[in-house]
Amino acid sequence: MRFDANLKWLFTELPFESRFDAAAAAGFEGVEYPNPYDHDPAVLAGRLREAGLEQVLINTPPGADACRADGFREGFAQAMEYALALGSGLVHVRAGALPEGVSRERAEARLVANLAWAAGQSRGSGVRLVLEAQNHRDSPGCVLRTQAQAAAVAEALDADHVGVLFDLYHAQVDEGDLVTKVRELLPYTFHYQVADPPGRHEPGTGEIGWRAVFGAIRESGYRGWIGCEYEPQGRTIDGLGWIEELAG
Ligand SMILES: O=C(O)C(=O)[C@H](O)CO
Ligand SMILES: [Mg+2]
Repeated sequence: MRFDANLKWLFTELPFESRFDAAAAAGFEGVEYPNPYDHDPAVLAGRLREAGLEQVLINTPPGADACRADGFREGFAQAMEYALALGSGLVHVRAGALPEGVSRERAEARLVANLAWAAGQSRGSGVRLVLEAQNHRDSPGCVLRTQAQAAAVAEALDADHVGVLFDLYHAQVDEGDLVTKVRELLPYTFHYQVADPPGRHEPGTGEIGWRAVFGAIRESGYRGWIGCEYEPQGRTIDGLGWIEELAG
């Protein structure tokens, strides 16, 4: 299994631009971070190249949520520019939270319409789009609430480059039954993220049965990346033993 380092969450002992070398030195071959937009893409591409890292995932910019009527298209265009400049194979298209005064049905319809447009814009680019359901506690009002809903939206778009970012932390907080969901969602899953509830720290620090979950992922034949999106309990490097212990 291939784990990548989320540089928003890992190696925060260091300034952002130094986290690339730290991730590579710790043995990671890929990185993800949600928000590259405060940085020059050429500088980030240089950091990736020098550290020998692959850019795995970025998000659409904050505020450019797919459930909103305004701002989505400009934000998505910027995300595509960065994805192509960084060689990011995945863009997480943020669904966003239900806007005030807008019904759930209306927000879901906008989400699908915006995604259909984004799927058309990115078709043939080599960049794949992913949708992430987030739990009610960390992301109140998130329009995508369950893994099944995210998969149903991806399926309705009928575009083979749109799939699901299955965040096992969010899924455990609101849903559980992870092994079954790993098996059921396999055709839609383009990316995983890991953290252990309730603390959102390293796998093995909380309530998830990681040996069973990683076993199911391995047996499924999944070949993509698994993003480490957790808050280390101590120094990042001191907390990486779980990879060998639980997933090795
Ligand atoms: O909150 C999460 O789990 C995410 O993956 C978001 O994309 C973070 O930006
Ligand atoms: Mg996540």
